[in-house]
Amino acid sequence: MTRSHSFLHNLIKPFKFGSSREGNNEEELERIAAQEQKVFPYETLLAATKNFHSHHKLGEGGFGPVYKGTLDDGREIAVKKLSQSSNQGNKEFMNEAKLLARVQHRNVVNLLGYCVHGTEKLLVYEYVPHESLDKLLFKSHRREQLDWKRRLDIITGIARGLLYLHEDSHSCIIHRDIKASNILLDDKWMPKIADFGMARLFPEDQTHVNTRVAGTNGYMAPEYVMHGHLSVKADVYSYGVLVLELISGQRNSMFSLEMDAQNLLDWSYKLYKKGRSIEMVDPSLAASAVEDQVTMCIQLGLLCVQGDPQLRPSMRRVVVMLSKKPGHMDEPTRPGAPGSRYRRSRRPSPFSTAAGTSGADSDSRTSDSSSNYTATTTTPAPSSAAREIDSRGKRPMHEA
Ligand SMILES: Nc1ncnc2c1ncn2[C@@H]1O[C@H](COP(=O)(O)OP(=O)(O)OP(=O)(O)O)[C@@H](O)[C@H]1O
Repeated sequence: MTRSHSFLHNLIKPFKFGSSREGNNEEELERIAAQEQKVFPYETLLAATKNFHSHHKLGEGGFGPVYKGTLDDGREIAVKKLSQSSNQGNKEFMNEAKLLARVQHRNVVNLLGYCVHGTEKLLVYEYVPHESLDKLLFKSHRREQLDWKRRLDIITGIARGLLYLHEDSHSCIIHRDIKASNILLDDKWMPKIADFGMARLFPEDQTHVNTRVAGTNGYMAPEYVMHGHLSVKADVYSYGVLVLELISGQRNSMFSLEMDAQNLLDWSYKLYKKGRSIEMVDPSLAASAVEDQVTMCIQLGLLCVQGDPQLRPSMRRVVVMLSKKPGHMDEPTRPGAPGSRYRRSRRPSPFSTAAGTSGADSDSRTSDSSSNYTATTTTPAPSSAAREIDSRGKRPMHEA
């Protein structure tokens, strides 16, 4: 018996119910012990961040400040101190954090664990050494570091991470805030989706789950902004915006109006319809861009931002499209933008095939299955949440 095994054995002894159940108990304790490793003592985090010293502060997001730390064993961590606004009790928070700590994917920032200290709640993430995507993509002097190959790898990596969150993790996780600043790049430029599961840690009143809006201006799907209708297709929309930003090097939310279009999506769509998509490509990609890959990605981005959520592909379908050589793809319909009118197309979803790679079926997983999106949408008065946007461009998570 190894030392750790005998230690475990001693722990088990007092709980023995009988020799036949010993195996099960041992397994159970091992499971509990493994889970408990997800709990970080507050003192460990204080030591790792030098008492949350300002020199260790990486930044501050909508959920609170983030600090860099180093554990005794040399591992680097990022500690997010959650602001007090969560109405979740400690026990519920710990349960959710434990669940989220089981989410493991190479394109998702790993949550290593959590800590509850009095009224403070903290999340401990793996530290991702490069910066967030927005700091490279939207800075003219740094954008060149992102050549086409890197951008395509980022487009593909985010798609895989989202597919995992939507379909392959223990439960469907809708991110709700996919945007360039929530994509971290590691030292090999691999993209990692940050801030997943915040909706679970900041739960909403279950009876109103369908009427609350959170997210960032410029990335939010119209049906979510206008009606608070949330499904995986809201993430697909945000992903599409991000793809078009990666190709053009322009922020959707700060789009130059000189372009004879209302926003980046509108501009991309107009150029696409004229067969001049290539004109939207970031000039700094001139030397590295592979034309048929770029045009395929523009079409893919436009498919993802379509006004009708049912027409948007699922992330599984996106991953399949990215893994194939550019070939036939469906024609995107007009992009949706908050406040825009759209009519649900009468034609069947282009991705609902007999093979089951669906657009309108399995991938329409929604946080509220009772409320299916209904036929025609005209422009309603924007909800109060839609009108209320804070200085960070974020919408509050309260009732619309
Ligand atoms: N795991 C991590 N590794 C390295 N840096 C991180 C990590 N998590 C967050 N950061 C950095 O900490 C800062 C704050 O991040 P945070 O996710 O809280 O907010 P944000 O994305 O800037 O804003 P928002 O809350 O609106 O999404 C950012 O600069 C981000 O790059």
